[in-house]
Amino acid sequence: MKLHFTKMHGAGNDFIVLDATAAPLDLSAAQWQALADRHFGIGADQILIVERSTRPDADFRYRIFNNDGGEVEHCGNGARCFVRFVSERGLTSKRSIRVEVQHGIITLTLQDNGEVTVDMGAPILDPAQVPFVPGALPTRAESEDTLYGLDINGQTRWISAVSMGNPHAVQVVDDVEAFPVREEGPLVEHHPAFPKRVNAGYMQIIDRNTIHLRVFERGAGETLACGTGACAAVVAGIRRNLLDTPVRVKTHGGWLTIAWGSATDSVRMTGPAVTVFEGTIDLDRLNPPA
Ligand SMILES: N[C@@H](CCC[C@H](N)C(=O)O)C(=O)O
Repeated sequence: MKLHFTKMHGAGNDFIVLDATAAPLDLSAAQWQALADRHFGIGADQILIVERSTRPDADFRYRIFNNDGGEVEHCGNGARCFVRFVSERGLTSKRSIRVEVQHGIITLTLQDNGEVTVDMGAPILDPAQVPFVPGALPTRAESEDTLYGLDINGQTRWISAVSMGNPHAVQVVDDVEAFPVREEGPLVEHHPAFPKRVNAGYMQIIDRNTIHLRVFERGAGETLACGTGACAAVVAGIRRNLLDTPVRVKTHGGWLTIAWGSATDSVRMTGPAVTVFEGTIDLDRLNPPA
């Protein structure tokens, strides 16, 4: 079976985008993984599937698979690429579209300068819904936020637990470039306090409107940028009274702008969405590693 694909990125977080608006596309976890493999397949952090929505209040539905083959709830950078994709392929002529994701509806707007703004919805701060189970670990109140102690190799890391539809554990660090994100990220991702695993974010506060951020993503490893991770970090920083909206977020792949008011307000994310190339791949020839 031959599959036409588009390769895109949002601030270096890269995607294979597949159009399933005409016919459903259901591959196995091993096939998603093989497509996303950087040596044996096309290579990507995530795969995005564009579908028609069955809801009357949504224009499209989209599904997201991490490069480990697992389906996830949300992807911020992917949402921006989604809009560019449906607009470039003529699937809609609207500048502002409503898209169904696993946890509800998000609104995406194509700006005149080519950037995309996503209304990501309100953050989820109730630990049970993140989901996060603090257990007997110590906690610390800081302004509106509760920081939870996480035991990582015998050391206590203080994290904010935020869901943007998908789970995030955010830490403030002094020097994000020097921090061992790739060594500690997997330990946070698989920490038993997070029953669905978690995306591990590390932010350095530059000033009240600027952070530098690295994210070790659940199911994908460290990526050049993580949109939901940027939203979660800014929410945590504002709640801790370390940041003021809007916040410019520098990632290894570029800049994102995040705006947020209060707990019931939607988080708004603006950033780039770029089409890199298109191609066709023969699924029967995919040769995943043993
Ligand atoms: N890169 C994404 C997040 C993709 C999903 C994430 N790895 C998860 O498992 O929740 C983004 O830009 O938000």
